[in-house]
Amino acid sequence: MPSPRSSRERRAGGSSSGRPEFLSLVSQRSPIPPDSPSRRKESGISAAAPMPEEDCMKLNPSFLGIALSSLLAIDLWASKRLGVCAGEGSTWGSARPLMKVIEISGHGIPWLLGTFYGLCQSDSSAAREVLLNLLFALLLDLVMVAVVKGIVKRPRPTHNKMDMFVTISVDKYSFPSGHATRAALVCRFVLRHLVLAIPLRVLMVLWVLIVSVSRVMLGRHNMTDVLFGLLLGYMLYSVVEYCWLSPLSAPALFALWSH
Ligand SMILES: CC(C)=CCC/C(C)=C/CC/C(C)=C/COP(=O)(O)O
Repeated sequence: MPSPRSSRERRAGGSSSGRPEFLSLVSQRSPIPPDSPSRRKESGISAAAPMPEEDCMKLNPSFLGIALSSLLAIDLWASKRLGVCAGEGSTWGSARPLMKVIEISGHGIPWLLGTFYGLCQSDSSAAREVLLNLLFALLLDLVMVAVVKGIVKRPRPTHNKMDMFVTISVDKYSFPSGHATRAALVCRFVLRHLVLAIPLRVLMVLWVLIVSVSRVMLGRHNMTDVLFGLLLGYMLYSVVEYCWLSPLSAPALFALWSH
């Protein structure tokens, strides 16, 4: 059975140097045979570990790879330019306190505590059902964001000052924005389950936009973190709707809250 090395040699036209185009370049420039021990020593490649072919692939990055790297480079550059409230000394540094108030309006703690308080205070079963599902939505959002942050591990922008109100360990990572997922999820939830006048509905959508933009202005996130966060929050609402908790589907849970 031919070894991987000998089959590579055959593919390279009987030569032992790997790809023929490299062989022609090497043999034109140097009198030392390309596969000689001295050449291996020079290039730091050991005789026991021939260069894997996957490494050659890196010389020909795919169109998708180039497009993605360009997108990420634009994202980093534009996000840095938009981070005008990233520090007190930044261009719009004086607006930083306002941005931090907006940050707290989308933080997990006030939303969780507020929903829990409402649940304890509600005396109608319809209100309890909505609030229990909102609580489930907020917890699901926290878990999903933590999982994605833990997998992707994208660091926060270098210009971010880590002075956020209560964070958990994965919040050192920036992808996706937890504020953006929560804002999109809560907005879809509220628009669907609360009977609100048109101005309040518009205000709700505006709040999502303001929270999202403020994440980049504060330097907390790159734009792609926020865009993906919005998309994730939007999709998570569909999961909540699909798993909707009702007195019929989760009687034990509702029994806990009935006074
Ligand atoms: C029940 C429980 C574990 C509550 C934790 C609530 C909490 C500390 C949430 C973190 C919210 C936060 C700072 C998210 C980060 O948002 P980004 O937009 O900066 O990703």
